[in-house]
Amino acid sequence: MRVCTRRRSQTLRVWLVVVFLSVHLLVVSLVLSIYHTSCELQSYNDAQTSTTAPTEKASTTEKGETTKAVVGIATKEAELNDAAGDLAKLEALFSHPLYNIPTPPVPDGDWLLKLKAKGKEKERNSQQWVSANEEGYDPIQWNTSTNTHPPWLRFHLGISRWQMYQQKDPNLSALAQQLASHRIVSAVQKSGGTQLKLVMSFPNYGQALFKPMKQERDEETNVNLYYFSDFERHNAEIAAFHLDRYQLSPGALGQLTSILGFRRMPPAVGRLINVIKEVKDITTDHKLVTTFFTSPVICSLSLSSVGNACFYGQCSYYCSTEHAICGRPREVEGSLAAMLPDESLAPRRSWRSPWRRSYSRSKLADWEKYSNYCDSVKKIPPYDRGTRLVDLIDMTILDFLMSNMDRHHYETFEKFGNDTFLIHLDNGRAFGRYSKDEPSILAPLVQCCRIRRSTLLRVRLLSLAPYRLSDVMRASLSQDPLAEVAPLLTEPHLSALDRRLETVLQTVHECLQQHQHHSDVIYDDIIDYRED
Ligand SMILES: Nc1ncnc2c1ncn2[C@@H]1O[C@H](COP(=O)(O)OP(=O)(O)OP(=O)(O)O)[C@@H](O)[C@H]1O
Ligand SMILES: [Mn+2]
Repeated sequence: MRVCTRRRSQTLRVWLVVVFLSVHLLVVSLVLSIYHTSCELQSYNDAQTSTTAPTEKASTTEKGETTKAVVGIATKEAELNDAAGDLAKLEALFSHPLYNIPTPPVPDGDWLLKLKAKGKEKERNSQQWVSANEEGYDPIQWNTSTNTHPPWLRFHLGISRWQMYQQKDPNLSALAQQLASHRIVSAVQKSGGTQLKLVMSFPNYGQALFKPMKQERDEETNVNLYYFSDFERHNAEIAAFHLDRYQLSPGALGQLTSILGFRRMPPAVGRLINVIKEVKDITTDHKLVTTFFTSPVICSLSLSSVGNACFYGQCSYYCSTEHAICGRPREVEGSLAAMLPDESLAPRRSWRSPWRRSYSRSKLADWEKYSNYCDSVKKIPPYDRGTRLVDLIDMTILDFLMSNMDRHHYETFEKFGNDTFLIHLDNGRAFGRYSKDEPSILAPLVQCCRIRRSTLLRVRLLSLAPYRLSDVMRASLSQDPLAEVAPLLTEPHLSALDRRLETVLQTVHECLQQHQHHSDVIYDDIIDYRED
């Protein structure tokens, strides 16, 4: 009888344990499902796998697992072959004579900056120029000799009248590597502009402009959002730089050449930033510190793990708790663009674009109202002579390809007056939409029917299968450090580039048909190179 009672109570205890465990599991799964949408537990690598290998998700049975593995290996192999093919295309593109047009040496007065040797007295006292030794920064070792200069200084000293850097500039690989990996010693908010961005400083006194990730790469801009309230995208800054130019690391290709061949943008690379260690802990920006918080997201089964680290800063658009920038849990993706020389050394002039959009919700801009608008622009300096108009049309083509509607202004270096390249700064609102093209961006080309020969030839080349724009951009972007996390541009964005390139060619074709002489449309800027 006693044995029987003991057995019954034992069974009861086992039952109780089972019931307790089931209830516990039920509660945990309920909590997790509630937090599923907001929890940023998913690592960046998981995100990449889930977008790049949909075939792997399909099978669940044991047999299916083997199929999955085989399919997975086959997919990986195919991807590797494709990647090798794309890289070969990129190499072929840059071996093409169009990307090797000899340029005359830069005259002395056409460099933006020149190091001036300090007085003999100073030199005798010290071989170093500046002996500042601020906390966290390296002692300055450079002097007038180029090989003592850090990459950022070489970049500054390499800016000339017609381009931001030379066609095959070996320094840019080093600069890109430093942007991507150098220790960050300071991070403060950048004033000017509408959305949050930080100026980050490195131990060798180099600086970069950081724009954080604000939305997922495959998210299209809401069609009802005005272009001036669209989010800035970190991947757009990086992809724009690649479109304007190419290549980060000293790999097989080793040298820098631009895809469109412009070289009018400061180098930008992707990087994962630890918002605590690389922003909050080191910033001297007290206002920025007050905007940090920990999100309530629950990311582990213990229910006790802390949430994601977030901040929102102070700016006129999207600097609020509703639009916080959050790590996962600490690291956030972002773009780092090399800072241009300080304006006190190299002042810049800001120009209002004649094709600026009407920033009014009810009024049309003049270029939208008058079909002969370009004729009047052509009469106004600086568009009445030199290359300003075709340079603006180059920028138009770049913007149309990446669907950037935000080019209200552009800048030039004051030193060079009107005869200089246009700096393609601020591309954060590009690559917002892939399913739709924005024909109005091409208005300057459509209305003026003018294009540089070198640009037209490159655009034509990029439309041919062996050099296809989407393939060379895919290959180029795969060199960026953030490509390890996820491709910088999704496939629909890459396809959109090809589609838009065709539109550019079609527009030029129509212009040529409308004009009696090709020279009315094509501005011949290539003396040594002719089409075969
Ligand atoms: N790489 C850089 N080096 C130096 N200054 C820069 C750099 N990039 C941008 N700037 C300057 O910072 C200012 C703000 O940058 P940016 O235009 O990217 O911000 P924004 O918030 O997108 O501005 P807006 O909202 O007006 O379009 C610009 O006026 C520009 O002069
Ligand atoms: Mn902007």
